[in-house]
Amino acid sequence: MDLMSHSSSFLLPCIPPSSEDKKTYALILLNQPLPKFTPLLWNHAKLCLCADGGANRVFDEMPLLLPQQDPLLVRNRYKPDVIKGDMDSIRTEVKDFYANLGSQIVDESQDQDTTDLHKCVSFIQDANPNVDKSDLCILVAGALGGRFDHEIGNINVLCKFSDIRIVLISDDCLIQLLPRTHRHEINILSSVEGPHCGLIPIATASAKATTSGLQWDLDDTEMKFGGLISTSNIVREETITVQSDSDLLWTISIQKPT
Ligand SMILES: Nc1ncnc2c1ncn2[C@@H]1O[C@H](COP(=O)(O)OP(=O)(O)OP(=O)(O)O)[C@@H](O)[C@H]1O
Ligand SMILES: Cc1ncc(C[n+]2csc(CCO)c2C)c(N)n1
Repeated sequence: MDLMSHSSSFLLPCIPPSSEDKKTYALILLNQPLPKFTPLLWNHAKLCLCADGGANRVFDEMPLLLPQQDPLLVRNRYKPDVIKGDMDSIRTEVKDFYANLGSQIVDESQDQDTTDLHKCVSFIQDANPNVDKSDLCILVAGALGGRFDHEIGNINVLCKFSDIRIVLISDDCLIQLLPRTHRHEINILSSVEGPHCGLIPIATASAKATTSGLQWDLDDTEMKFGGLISTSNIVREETITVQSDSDLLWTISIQKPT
């Protein structure tokens, strides 16, 4: 079984130039308060998309995250490449502002069966046919901490696109899928993430998993809702390994800036 390596180096101001971290990042901004480190994520991303009302957040909140700078200059600099969704939340002045700056506006109001996040992930997939999927990593800002139906819809996108690396990010934590098709090695950047973490079975009745590097490791241990799931676990080593017979969600806390 192949090994898949993970590192949250996108949370660092400069991504170390080691070959492991040579990923092509894309950023999707959702209609939720922007995490404080959004400018940093944006600087790492080759492509920035707003999911519908996410454009209002960029327009309203990016200047607040960079209070020393002129709001208009900030708005001009942090221009989304694409705004896509069913366009029922973006304000007209915001749509006009970014359309005038050259953002591509993709109105998919006819599709009321997939979420705006799903529509944005599809766009990135279609826009990068030549990028090896293992080199692509989609960062999703504002995916957690809001309406529960939206949060679960956002996690469902991880399951729908299980062959693409997608990381859901809030100010407090990140979540990603660990597909059962691979063994996983998670390199912990202890200056920016942890120690609290969790491993949660998803889209399965139960999962048997084996881990190393955690305070409460699993040893071919069964996890299921209604039984044991690994919440409030603690990272103990720099490298965590995970293997499971079913897909798992990995979540780890993000440290607050001091
Ligand atoms: N409260 C929230 N919590 C988590 N994610 C959210 C929340 N609100 C929006 N999102 C995410 O941002 C995307 C765009 O949000 P937007 O409000 O434009 O969607 P929407 O389709 O108008 O939602 P709805 O009509 O259900 O309110 C959503 O697809 C979802 O992924
Ligand atoms: C069974 C079922 N439940 C809810 C919706 C509604 N819905 C799901 S995604 C979406 C678009 C949001 O931008 C909307 C309106 C549906 N179509 N089918």
